[in-house]
Amino acid sequence: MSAVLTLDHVKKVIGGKTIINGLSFSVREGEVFGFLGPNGAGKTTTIRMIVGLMDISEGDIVICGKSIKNDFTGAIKEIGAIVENPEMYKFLTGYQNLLQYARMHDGITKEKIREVIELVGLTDRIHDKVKKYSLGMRQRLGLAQCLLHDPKLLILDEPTNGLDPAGIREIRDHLRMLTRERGMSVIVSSHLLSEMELMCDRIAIIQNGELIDVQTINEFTEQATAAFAFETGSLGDAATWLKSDWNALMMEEGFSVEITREQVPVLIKKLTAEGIDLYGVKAVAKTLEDRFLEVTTK
Ligand SMILES: Nc1ncnc2c1ncn2[C@@H]1O[C@H](COP(=O)(O)OP(=O)(O)OP(=O)(O)O)[C@@H](O)[C@H]1O
Repeated sequence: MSAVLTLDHVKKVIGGKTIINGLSFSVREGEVFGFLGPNGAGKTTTIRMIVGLMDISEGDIVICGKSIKNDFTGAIKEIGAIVENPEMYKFLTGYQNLLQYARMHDGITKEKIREVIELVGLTDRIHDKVKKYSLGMRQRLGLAQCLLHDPKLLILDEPTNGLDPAGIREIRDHLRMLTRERGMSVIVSSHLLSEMELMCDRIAIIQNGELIDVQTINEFTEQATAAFAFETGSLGDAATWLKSDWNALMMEEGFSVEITREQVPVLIKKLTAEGIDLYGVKAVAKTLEDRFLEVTTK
């Protein structure tokens, strides 16, 4: 799969302070790429550089083979972005908003407008005034606007911000459809880790302006140490060695430990040898959030 976007040792210095330091990664065709990091990590700054709202101090950003330094107009043409909440005229209808946008940009036909409306599922409500739209519908209208010029890469800063679960699902389904059926690539930034887990193919974690890790969602969660919950009868003295040797966390009906799968039978044998009743062992799935905290608090 070819790269739609490449950041090559990107550095941003503001007022003598290095905000982004040697950031390099690529986004492939047809993937949803998540951009994750604690507050102040540099996500917004990076996105602002990608969409051309801020210049780069060092390094380069290449979009569909075009360098943002050498061919700014060519590179930016390939991008559709919602960086802050999409600004819409609330007293106009959704359709009038899109028409207004189309008038300001060359080559957008009425047929294209119809196509994007259908794509984001707003056909039935497109002639309602935007002030009557739910937040989710406004986001979808924003998405429609971004899609009018057929971008190869869509950049959405916190796309599910303020949406209810149904709205989040709507946006997620639409992004999936755009990548799977249209081969578009999407970059999303979010604080909602569980949401990123459902939405993204790969995730980059940044902290203090540096890249910590880029991996697929599966790689991320698999790498997290597994945890197992043991449901037992009274532990008696065993609680002491479980805590000291296995770093076990005591719970109401047993304990939990962070061990590999191979260590599970070893521990079961030990418990049985000590005459402890064992009612069940359950693997506790690690979430992206666990992994994120593991990585960023190292
Ligand atoms: N114009 C600026 N002048 C000085 N410092 C800045 C400027 N813009 C950003 N910063 C600093 O750069 C760092 C990264 O900010 P940025 O907004 O990119 O982080 P973020 O990851 O998007 O954070 P959040 O999740 O809180 O939005 C922060 O420490 C911020 O204070």
